[in-house]
This record gives sequence, C-alpha cells and structure tokens, in this order.
Amino acid sequence: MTKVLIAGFTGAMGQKAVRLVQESDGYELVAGLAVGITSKDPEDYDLPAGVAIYGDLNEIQTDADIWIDFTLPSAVYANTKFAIEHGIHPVIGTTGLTDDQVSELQDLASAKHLGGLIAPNFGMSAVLLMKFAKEAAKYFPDVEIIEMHHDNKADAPSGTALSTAKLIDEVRPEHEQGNPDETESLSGVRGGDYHGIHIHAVRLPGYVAHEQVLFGGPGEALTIRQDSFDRQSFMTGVKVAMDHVLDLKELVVGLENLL
Ligand SMILES: NC(=O)C1=CN([C@@H]2O[C@H](COP(=O)(O)OP(=O)(O)OC[C@H]3O[C@@H](n4cnc5c(N)ncnc54)[C@H](OP(=O)(O)O)[C@@H]3O)[C@@H](O)[C@H]2O)C=CC1
Ligand SMILES: O=C(O)C1=N[C@H](C(=O)O)C[C@H](O)C1
Repeated sequence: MTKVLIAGFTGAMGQKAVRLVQESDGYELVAGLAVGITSKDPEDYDLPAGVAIYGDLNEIQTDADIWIDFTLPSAVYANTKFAIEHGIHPVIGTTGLTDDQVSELQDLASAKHLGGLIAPNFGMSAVLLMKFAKEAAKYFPDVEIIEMHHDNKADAPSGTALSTAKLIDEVRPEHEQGNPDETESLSGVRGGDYHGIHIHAVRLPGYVAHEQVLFGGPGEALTIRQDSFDRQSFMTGVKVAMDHVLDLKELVVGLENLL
C-alpha cells in the first residue's frame, strides 16, 4: 500500500483528492492537514478511524509516502519543504511558488535523492493548451492571455496562465508588441505584463477554471481555449502523478513531463 497525506483535505480540490485516493487500488489515505479545523476526529470528515487529522504542520508525525498539496500560495513553500525534509514525495497542485522557491526546493529534493512533482495544472486540456500555445508562439509572436476562474480563487494570475506565458516567452521571437505610446486611462486595464505578454484575470461565480490564449497576425487570429467545467478534470492528472512520483529522481515541474 502506498500511503498518502493530503494537505488542504477540506478544500474544494482536497475533497476530490480524498475521494480519488480512497477509490484507487493500492493507495491508502493516512493523514489530512488543514489549518481551520475544529475537530481531530476523522469521522467528523467522513474519514475512516485510522486517518490522522492535523491542524498544524509542526504536529505532523506520519509514515506517508506521498504528500498531495492543494492549500494556499502562502502555505505551499513551507509544506513542500516539510515534505521533502521528511522523505515524503511531494505532488504539489497549489499555485504561487516563485521561481526562486522552486529552485530551492529542487536543490533540497536533489540533496535528499527524492522525486516529486509540481504541476500548475493537472487537467489534460490545460496541459495540451500550454503545449499548443508554445508551438503557435513561434509563428504568432503577438499574444495575450485571458484566464477565467471562480471568485473564491486566492491568487492572480493563475499558475497556469503564468506557466503559459513562461513557455511562450521561451520561444517567442524578440518582439515589441502593441503601441509603444499606449496609455491607460483606467489603471490596470491592459492587464498584467510578463515580459511583454499581457495576462488578464477574470473572477466570476459559476466559472471553475478556463484559459484562452489569443494570437494575432496580419489579417488573421488564432485562439486556443481550454475549460475545466468540473474539478474532476484535474483528478486524471493527480492519479498519473500518484502512479509515477515514487519513481521520479528529481522534483519535476509540469505534468507533461510524466505523460
Ligand atoms: N494544479 C491544479 O491542477 C490545480 C490547482 N489548484 C490550486 O490548489 C490550491 C487550492 O485550491 P482550492 O482547493 O480551490 O482551495 P480551497 O480554498 O477550497 O482549499 C484550500 C485548503 O487548504 C487548507 N489550508 C489553508 N491554509 C493552509 C495551511 N497553511 N496549511 C495547510 N492547509 C491549509 C484549507 O483549510 P482551511 O479551510 O481549514 O483553512 C483548505 O482545506 C490553489 O492554489 C489552487 O490554485 C486548484 C485546482 C487545480
Ligand atoms: O484555483 C483554481 O481553481 C485553479 N488553480 C490552478 C491555477 O492557478 O492555474 C489550476 C486551475 O487553473 C484551477
């Protein structure tokens, strides 16, 4: 049995992950972490008696093999560090890690000879969108990104939108986009700017997770769009990660590297 701890087990994604682990042969949920809990009785969360419930990182004593994390941008660095330091393979879905933090965690994982995965998006449609957008950017250097999410989302831009921009930036020919004399009469109206790529973040009830990458060229346009209508869309990727993470030799970024 591969033992799994879920950080953020009471949240929207954590609850889906709990069900996934419970329904997957060969895996056992051994612990859950969430900071706002009022009870440590697993039965209060419809979990079996043996599942340890923690409300603080420093309380954790576990023999878990895998640490699945769907928490908050403010918590994910400390959580991932804790997992690596305790020999637990991290599967990190939480967004918001900076490039420097990812590098530090990769160095720590290498030093501990521990594999893991950080994936800004576990959905197949989003992974493919990023791949196609990177390809298209070689031919269409004029590009903007619109990401749309539920209005409970803590961070902006989404991790997926930022990753898309980074991938495009790797291949996009050196390029000045738009009118250099442009002004904003309403602050922020042109969105965020990642190396000249504008990112627009929409937050509305009813939405789950969606992204459009818009490319424009002389007399033509290309739009690539993905939609996660249900958080179940992320669980295929989480299962792929669970199945492969014990064999990884380093802390890998991006689900595409496991497919
Ligand atoms: N990679 C991917 O494919 C996806 C990633 N995400 C990302 O996952 C993260 C969680 O999203 P979502 O489930 O919607 O968020 P929720 O707000 O629904 O859940 C957050 C969970 O984290 C817990 N939590 C908060 N602070 C801490 C902490 N310091 N330590 C441990 N647990 C904590 C919360 O517990 P409590 O309520 O008790 O505070 C809650 O259980 C976000 O960063 C989101 O962007 C989301 C979807 C897909
Ligand atoms: O908060 C969410 O919901 C999501 N977060 C991830 C992100 O920031 O990219 C993945 C997906 O977009 C859903």
